[in-house]
Amino acid sequence: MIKQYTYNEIHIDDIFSRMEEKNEIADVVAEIIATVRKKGDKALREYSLRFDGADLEKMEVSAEEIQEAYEAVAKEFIFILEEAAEHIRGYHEKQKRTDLMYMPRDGVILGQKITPLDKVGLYVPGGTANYPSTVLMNGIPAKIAGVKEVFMVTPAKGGKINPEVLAAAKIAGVDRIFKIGGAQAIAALAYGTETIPRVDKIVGPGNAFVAEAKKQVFGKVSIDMIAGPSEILVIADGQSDAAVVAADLLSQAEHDTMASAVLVTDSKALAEAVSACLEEQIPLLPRKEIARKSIDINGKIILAESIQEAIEIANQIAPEHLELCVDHPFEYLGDIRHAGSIFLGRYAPEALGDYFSGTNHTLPTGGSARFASPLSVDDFIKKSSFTHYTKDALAKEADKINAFAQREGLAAHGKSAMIRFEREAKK
Ligand SMILES: NC(=O)c1ccc[n+]([C@@H]2O[C@H](COP(=O)([O-])OP(=O)(O)OC[C@H]3O[C@@H](n4cnc5c(N)ncnc54)[C@H](O)[C@@H]3O)[C@@H](O)[C@H]2O)c1
Ligand SMILES: N[C@H](CO)Cc1c[nH]c[nH+]1
Ligand SMILES: [Zn+2]
Repeated sequence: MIKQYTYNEIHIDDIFSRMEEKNEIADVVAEIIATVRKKGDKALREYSLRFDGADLEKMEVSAEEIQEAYEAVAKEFIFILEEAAEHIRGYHEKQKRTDLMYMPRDGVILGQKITPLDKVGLYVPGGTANYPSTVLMNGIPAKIAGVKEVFMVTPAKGGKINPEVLAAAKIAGVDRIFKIGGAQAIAALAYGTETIPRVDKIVGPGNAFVAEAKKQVFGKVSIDMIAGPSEILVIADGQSDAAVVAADLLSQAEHDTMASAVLVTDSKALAEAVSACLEEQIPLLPRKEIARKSIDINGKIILAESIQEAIEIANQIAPEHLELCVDHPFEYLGDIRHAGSIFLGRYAPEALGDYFSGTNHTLPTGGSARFASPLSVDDFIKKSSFTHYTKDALAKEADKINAFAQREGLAAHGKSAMIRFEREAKK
């Protein structure tokens, strides 16, 4: 049964109490990473057999296998994948940045140059479910950013990757695909093996082993974020349909026993009705055991005095997904400060963002929406600044650079600004 609280009773930190570190996982992962570094492909083969039942002779998926998979997927689903890809491309195209250049003072040019990353690794989870949507969400922004080589890794249960995942990779434009998952795949992308190329950045969600491995290789490579279990927070007023709100909560609860679904409402009647609807709907779900556990462990209903107070609560929780089921939702948008992705109005279920609207579904979790953003084209680029001075412009500022350098006791810095003029004076 979902638990009910008032704002005074709720401890915001309890919402994410599940995020505590698990030392056993850290130790297992450290061992896997060290073994992959030492034994390369041999370790990857051993772990794939142990964890995925995959006896891999070849780790890379061939172009023929990809084409076969694409043709094996029902045409209707290929059309849906292509339409989703088009929406995701449309949204992410708008995120593209351009170089900037300007003249702040006479003879001075300053600028910022954008360069896509050279090599990126996409982790696509494949332990308990298949995620073609995650392939599109990670692959498309990378390609829009201009990443030259996009590699994908995913566990191949019994040696085979789900055809829909391969079809999505073809649509997203992934360059090479490897049948490796878990912490061993992250280690391989970070350090390289005989078969798997070392990359500059690893992106994509995964289970606790994958998340821990990303944490441990960070520094050697860049990573996007540590995505934890899915979360949804629905703010709903008394006019909301309880069955709809319950269905939206369950859309994320079904992901994982550790997923969290929270309703914040100013209506006691809605709270009671949603509670009852959850009990009706859970037994009907194919993943009812997962959803049941998730609701029992992390499901909560919080009673607020008003929708404005509900927004204050949501800002403190900083959920991955926030639904605002009220009339005139745009009136509240400015007040929402901390949420990964915001769904506005009575006809914007969170599942739109998971699959089809075009926004990205790789989002900050565990309260990290306070400081982090959804995966975007920005994750696949880097910036360099540039500077040009004419002789006259340097002449005007060299003394001041020298004075600054003297204060810091760094004489060579000062000299480098002055020397050009000293040499010319001697001529
Ligand atoms: N945030 C998002 O955008 C998003 C999208 C899709 C999925 N997800 C989440 O990703 C997760 C996927 O998890 P999954 O398990 O299905 O797939 P996964 O691919 O992340 O993990 C499977 C791998 O875990 C490793 N593993 C399993 N048990 C192990 C053990 N005892 N010791 C060492 N390694 C072990 C194996 O190598 C296996 O290949 C779920 O939590 C799901 O909710 C998140
Ligand atoms: N809701 C997940 C992120 O929390 C993403 C996803 C993939 N497929 C369905 N949903
Ligand atoms: Zn989802």
